[in-house]
Amino acid sequence: MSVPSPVQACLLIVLLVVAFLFKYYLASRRPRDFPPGPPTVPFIGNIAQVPRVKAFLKYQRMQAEYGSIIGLKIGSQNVVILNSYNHVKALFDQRGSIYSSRPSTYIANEVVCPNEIHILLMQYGAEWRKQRKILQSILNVNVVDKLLPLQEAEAAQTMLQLVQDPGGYYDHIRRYTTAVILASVYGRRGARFDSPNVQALYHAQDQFTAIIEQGASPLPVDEFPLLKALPEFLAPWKARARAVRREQKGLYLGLLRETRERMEAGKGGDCFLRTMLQDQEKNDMDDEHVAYLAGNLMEAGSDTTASTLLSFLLAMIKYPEELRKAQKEVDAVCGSLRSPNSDDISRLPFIKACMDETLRWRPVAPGGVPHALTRDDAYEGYFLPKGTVVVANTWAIHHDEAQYERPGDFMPDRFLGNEYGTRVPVDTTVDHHRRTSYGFGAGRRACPGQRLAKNSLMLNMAKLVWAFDLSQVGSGAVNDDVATAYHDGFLIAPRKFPILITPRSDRHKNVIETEFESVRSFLEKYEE
Ligand code: HEM
Repeated sequence: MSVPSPVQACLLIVLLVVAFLFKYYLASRRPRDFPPGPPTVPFIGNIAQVPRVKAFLKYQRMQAEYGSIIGLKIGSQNVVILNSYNHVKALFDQRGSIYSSRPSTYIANEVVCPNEIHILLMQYGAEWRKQRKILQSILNVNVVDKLLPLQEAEAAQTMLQLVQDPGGYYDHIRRYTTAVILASVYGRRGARFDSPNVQALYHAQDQFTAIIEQGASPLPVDEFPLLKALPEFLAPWKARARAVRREQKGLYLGLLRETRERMEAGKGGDCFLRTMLQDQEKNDMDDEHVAYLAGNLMEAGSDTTASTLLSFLLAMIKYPEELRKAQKEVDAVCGSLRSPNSDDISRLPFIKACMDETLRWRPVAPGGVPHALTRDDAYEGYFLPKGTVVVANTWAIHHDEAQYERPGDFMPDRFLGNEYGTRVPVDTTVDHHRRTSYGFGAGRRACPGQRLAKNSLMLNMAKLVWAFDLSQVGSGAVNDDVATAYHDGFLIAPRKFPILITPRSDRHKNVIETEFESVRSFLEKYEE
């Protein structure tokens, strides 16, 4: 075979590039019968129309023009946005066998979390099923409700910290949720916000979310796989991603080693990781998979719960009349000689309504967590090709005027006597699979930690309104606008806001101090 001349070689390269660009150009066009959406631009599709932050707000607005199911092209990627609960129910809940995968990206699934180690990012398949089964056995109601004494004790500490240092409320709430999850997963708590474990987890988590978020790599590596081969000096994001991988792996394996050593020394009590280690052989999992599954619970359960509690505080100062109603209810149940505890949860319907309303009003993952379709599908006359990324826009679903009266307002009463909080009561004999909240996702990937989260939310919301008067600083309007008062990112939390947190009386203050003293030795068991 003769060697090609330089001219022939150049021609070949040009032909290859043209063929590649032509293929990519075709792929960036809308597929036939795809749900409606804005016109695409060659090669980039709708990328220019998708904001880098809080895209859920734009998708909600697009509904006026394109309807409640919108089709977008992000480069060559097909993306479908669901703006109504009906579509989420029909696709995620009723066709769960094909709508339960996740999009796979080079950075998230190959560099930061390779070998199917991260349950949130994992494709739908055998490894995911195995890990979900394990989670089902450790996060079911019976196991999780045994953690109520721990949640109550940690909440007692949080209330005391709020008495002693109300200005540090943001960190006290974040410490609470991390301490509960640390103790449940590893049997070790974080007594203070600056405890090394709490700080290490928050640091790793912040780096991780920053790197996997859309746009962490300035280059479209998923669309142009050749870019993966770029040397590191031309692609510094690669080194950043690898550093996140090292940090996360080191932290999770270190926590696994510590737990194993305590088990071998006959120390420490029950915790999720202990159960996982005892079943490690039966479940056929290596150390890294076990360590990540435990670490993933930390990631998923900490910021989410804290953000919901912080939104609740914001609602309480923005809507003082709802605070008064909540205080009236807890006072009627507990009086002023003790604060609400886990036995009271079922007797506090208004606090439950406040919890459901907070989850509706300010969902933590307002843009949802993307699902991926594993087979071609047809729905309402549209064609959805295999591999389409399907996103339930929780924000739009929870702020749908047709479903909720004055959806922008915090109105817990909507959930009293109407489990779904809707304008018209839901007939569950017709409307199967209706969910009170889409804030925990839907279908087979729906959050497995809901019970644990709700127990923390109920206990803390009840204790907060029982113990404190909560009010705004000054007399201006409280900013609760999700566009400006909340951080950006795929999980949102309110930015730190000014708030006055004052014990309702000296008696309330004394009860808080006494209740903390009574749980101190219980908490110390998690510090051994
Ligand atoms: C208020 C608190 C919480 C909120 C709002 C929340 C929300 C969510 C959402 C939206 C998803 C994705 C669902 C989907 O893809 O459709 C999810 C998944 C997940 N959550 Fe939660 N979550 C919370 C607390 C927790 C807790 C306490 C834990 C564990 C201890 C937990 C563990 C997980 C796990 C492991 C997944 C991944 C499931 C999978 O991909 O199969 N979450 N959560």
